[in-house]
Amino acid sequence: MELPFLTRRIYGLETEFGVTFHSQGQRRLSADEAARHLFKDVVAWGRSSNVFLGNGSRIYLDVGSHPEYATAECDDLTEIIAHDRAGELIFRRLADSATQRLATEDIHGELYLFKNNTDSHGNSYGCHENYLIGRTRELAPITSVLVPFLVSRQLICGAGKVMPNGDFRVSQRAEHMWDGVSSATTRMRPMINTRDEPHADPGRFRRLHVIVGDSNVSETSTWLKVGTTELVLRLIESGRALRNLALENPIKAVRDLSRDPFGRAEATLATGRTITGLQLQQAYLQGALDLVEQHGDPGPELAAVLAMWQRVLEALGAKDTTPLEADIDWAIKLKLLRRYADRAGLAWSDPRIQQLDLAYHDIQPGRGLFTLLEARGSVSRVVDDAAVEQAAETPPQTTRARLRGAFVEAAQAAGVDYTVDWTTLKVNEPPPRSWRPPDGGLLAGHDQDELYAPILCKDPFLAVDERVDTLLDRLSGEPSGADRRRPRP
Ligand SMILES: Nc1ncnc2c1ncn2[C@@H]1O[C@H](COP(=O)(O)OP(=O)(O)OP(=O)(O)O)[C@@H](O)[C@H]1O
Ligand SMILES: [Mg+2]
Repeated sequence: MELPFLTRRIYGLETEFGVTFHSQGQRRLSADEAARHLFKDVVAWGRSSNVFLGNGSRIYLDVGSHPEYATAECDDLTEIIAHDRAGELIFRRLADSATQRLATEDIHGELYLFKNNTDSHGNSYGCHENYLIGRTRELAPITSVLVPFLVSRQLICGAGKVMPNGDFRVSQRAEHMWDGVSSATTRMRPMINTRDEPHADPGRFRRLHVIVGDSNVSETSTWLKVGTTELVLRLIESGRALRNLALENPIKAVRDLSRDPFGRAEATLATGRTITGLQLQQAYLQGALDLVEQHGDPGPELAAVLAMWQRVLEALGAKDTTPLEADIDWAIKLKLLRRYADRAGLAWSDPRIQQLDLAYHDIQPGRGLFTLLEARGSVSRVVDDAAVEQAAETPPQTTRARLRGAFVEAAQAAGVDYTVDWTTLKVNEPPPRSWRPPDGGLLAGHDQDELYAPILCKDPFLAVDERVDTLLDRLSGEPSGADRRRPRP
């Protein structure tokens, strides 16, 4: 029986980082300057501060903004975690290199990278999630079911935040959301951005762009964030009749629900009735459980997501954070800060608590508080260091990213000028002389332009493509014998 939902989906995570350069507690460079130093190796390698790497990802710095890492297209939950963390590893290496280079210029200090969502000036930056969905589906029915889920999802994967007055919030992003669903990212800050940019065949696919989520440092929190959203997307795609949970005011609701970690805060439904954050989550969990009961085993990974989702909601219902303290960012952080505040006798409004809150998100091993917990084995993991290191070098092997990664490596090795984006691979130069016959003439029968025609990869699931193989052969300077004798039509 054909299942009504996608059983294989493309995921991509984009993470913006906060950056500072400090020396003995003093800011030595502006954030802008620090970011530019961070990107010097990138610019030297790719001649731009917006490049695609050999692991299929995109790393970039827009003027005046936060450095961003966008993972390659993954089609597996564990893999997206490895690639998300590979972004941290790549930025850490860049930070080490920048710090050393600056020291040779007599600028001594440490470059800090924070995987969080707010800075001390009240700015917010994002973690954007991308999910591939079919084009045949209308967007409005999808977003109307998704929004109440996303509004309450913070309870199971928020990054947590201590406000200057000492109040605790479950989510960092909640108070920076200004719209439910819209096509304008920056101005309106919607929870779901509907800009139609599928980075794929627009006749077949859409890319759902979710921008309400916090950046997570806990692998398990990211896993739960993407995994539960996958389950809800399947629920929507299955066409099951769902209870109407549309909210009267999603923006008010996302802020209100952020105030109580146990999900007791209430939101008003469009019908006028009220519902708690926990009840909202329970309704979606129940929908996912029913879906699995009807359609059978969703595979070991989604079954594990479902089990953890259930376990987390049970803990919230019991008002007990203990079972969450190795898995869920806000609960891990809360425990850490509580212990520190109690030991040092600090009020929650003490600026030192804010500093510790920030230090939780510092991605430098041995310095960032989360990294210390991780090194001690006090928090759960989804992947190991070896998988993260591999993801920093190697693209996912089952998506289009494999082609992009191989192309970038080959074009770099060949030293040719090239252009690449999510869908296109293109060499911008005429073929080097080495590819011409010894007499210096043109390859018999070859159209020179065709040798380097842009290759459009419109299907993100396609990891093997003969056109790319041919291009890679040419770039390696070793055209096959068949190629020399028998030019392509
Ligand atoms: N067809 C697709 N479906 C789902 N995700 C995709 C698809 N194609 C690419 N992605 C993912 O979408 C993300 C795109 O990142 P990028 O930062 O370029 O996003 P953008 O929203 O287009 O641009 P910007 O951040 O500049 O506004 C990547 O993580 C990538 O893996
Ligand atoms: Mg982006």
